[in-house]
Amino acid sequence: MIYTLTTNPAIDMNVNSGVPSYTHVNRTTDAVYTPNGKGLNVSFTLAHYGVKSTILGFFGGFSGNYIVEEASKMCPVKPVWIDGITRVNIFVTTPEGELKFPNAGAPVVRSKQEEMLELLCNAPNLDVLVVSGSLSLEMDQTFYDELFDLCHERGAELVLDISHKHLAELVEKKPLLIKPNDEEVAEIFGVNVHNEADVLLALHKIHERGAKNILLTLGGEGAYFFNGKHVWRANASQVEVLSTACAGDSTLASFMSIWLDDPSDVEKALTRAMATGGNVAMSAGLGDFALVEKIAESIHVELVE
Ligand SMILES: Nc1ncnc2c1ncn2[C@@H]1O[C@H](COP(=O)(O)OP(=O)(O)OP(=O)(O)O)[C@@H](O)[C@H]1O
Ligand SMILES: O=P(O)(O)OC[C@@]1(O)O[C@H](CO)[C@@H](O)[C@@H]1O
Repeated sequence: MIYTLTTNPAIDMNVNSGVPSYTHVNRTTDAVYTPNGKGLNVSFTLAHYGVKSTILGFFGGFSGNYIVEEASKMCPVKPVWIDGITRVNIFVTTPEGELKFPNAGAPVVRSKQEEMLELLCNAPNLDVLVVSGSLSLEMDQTFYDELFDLCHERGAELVLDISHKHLAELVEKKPLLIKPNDEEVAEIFGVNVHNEADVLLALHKIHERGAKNILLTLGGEGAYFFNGKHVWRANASQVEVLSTACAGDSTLASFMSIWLDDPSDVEKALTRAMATGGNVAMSAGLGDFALVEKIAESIHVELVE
């Protein structure tokens, strides 16, 4: 069984605005509210592709209740309830691009972190744990180490999609898969990715440090996958972008929906990943995945080395 853990869930509020002004009231339109957080997005996308997973996370207040209620319609949810209010993150689409305002989130005190570790210790059939997103207030980076220890003890694999600096050390614990983007590769691993030679350098460096597999996404420039033997490259689709929020999570999940079952079919997994990410970038939140098949026709996957 796959479990996803969102350490800092959120309701995402997507709105449209004119060019933002500091001197006038910025009236927004077309508000879309969705129950989110990176791991939840992974679970929702897996569910879309018929792969079961259980959602874990810290939730609080009216917003936490809303997320758990909505998410439970799609996947089993095992919440750890916290004091405080789960954050609402704001994404504003403007004629000049997208403004993203993620909030810090409600504090998760140590006793609640321990409750989550206990929950995971007893989680039935823990095969893969996907850990995604930021740490909310009061959480120390050592929580990630505790998750690794627990997974190693239980013989489970870990997938990481985090922006935390500690990822540089965590890869030494040999995660099954990590999904950085170009910004994270630069900030965490010190490789600025400007061209394919930089990409290859980064992939080999991260693999040598311990990550077993790496899915490196580059927004509108597509993605690379390295399994320690071969590197594949995929183009991104040409789509009309509304909001790229959630694109990375859906890309990771749609890739996993094929690759976890059949690690040899990277071409199919990357094609689905790029098509899904592209369709999500056209939508507020995850959208309905309706155009994935069509977009997939424009995706090309090549073996680089
Ligand atoms: N502008 C775009 N045009 C087409 N596809 C895109 C665009 N931006 C993102 N995507 C798709 O989504 C995938 C993931 O995007 P990206 O690299 O921005 O992930 P990310 O930084 O983790 O995103 P986020 O944290 O916002 O979910 C890309 O590989 C691509 O398939
Ligand atoms: O603050 P984090 O946890 O890094 O990111 C949270 C978040 O921006 O990520 C998702 C998109 O990837 C959104 O649903 C959510 O609001």
